[in-house]
Amino acid sequence: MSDKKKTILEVADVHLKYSFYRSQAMKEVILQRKRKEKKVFEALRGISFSLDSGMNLGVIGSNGSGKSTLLRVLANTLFPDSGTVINRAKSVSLLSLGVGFKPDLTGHENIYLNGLLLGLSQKDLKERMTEIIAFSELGDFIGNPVRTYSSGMRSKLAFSIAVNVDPDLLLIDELFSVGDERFKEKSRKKMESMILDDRTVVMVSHSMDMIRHYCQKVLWIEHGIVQKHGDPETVTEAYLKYMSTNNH
Ligand SMILES: Nc1ncnc2c1ncn2[C@@H]1O[C@H](COP(=O)(O)OP(=O)(O)OP(=O)(O)O)[C@@H](O)[C@H]1O
Repeated sequence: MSDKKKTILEVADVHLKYSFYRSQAMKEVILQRKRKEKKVFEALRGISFSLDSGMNLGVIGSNGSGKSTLLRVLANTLFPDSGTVINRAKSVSLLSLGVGFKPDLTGHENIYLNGLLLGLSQKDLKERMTEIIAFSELGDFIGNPVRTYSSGMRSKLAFSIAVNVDPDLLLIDELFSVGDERFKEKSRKKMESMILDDRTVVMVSHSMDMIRHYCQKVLWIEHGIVQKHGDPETVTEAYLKYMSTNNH
């Protein structure tokens, strides 16, 4: 029980800026002129919160408010410019479309690579490989390069890896079901059982029903700034009220 009360995530004053050129063409023009005109966009502007082990945190906010960026920071695939993230989870997995596959490697090789990146030992990977392949339903395609997969096949593979590594911190970026109807139902059930067990979950969603149903805490961010953090009813109500007005 005492383990359940442990604070698994401590995020303090996190700032993150993206810097980019307006377009490839613009980049070339700028380089030709030898002028550096990079654009900078501050996506996270002082995010702070903490989360106890075993809790489900919902992250809400309008399009472009910084939710996916925050998840990627928690997953350690993006690094803040300032602030600190203390993550005490032993294994973290980010469930999101477009997670990194190496297109020239086979499905099998990509499972191996992603498994290692997600912190699985070679022994764990060996044990889970059969399960991951079976769950993905890719059959013999698992031996083909990922670049030859359809987008549905890629999603199935990504989903199967993310759920079968059994992470103690699961990050979900608005992805509750993938693939065809049958796989959708299977992945929805698997997802639900993972959310409802005692693992820690951070989920981004635009569905307030989903957030209220699964989360004990909600973080609302807008323009990269925390607007409210607290119980689902209060925070979702404030967010819906904000969204129903036009002054933002
Ligand atoms: N690679 C990038 N380069 C430059 N700007 C980026 C990049 N990725 C995201 N942004 C900007 O950062 C802001 C936050 O993006 P993010 O994807 O985190 O938003 P979000 O809240 O997840 O949005 P949505 O609900 O639409 O998925 C947006 O304004 C977006 O344009």
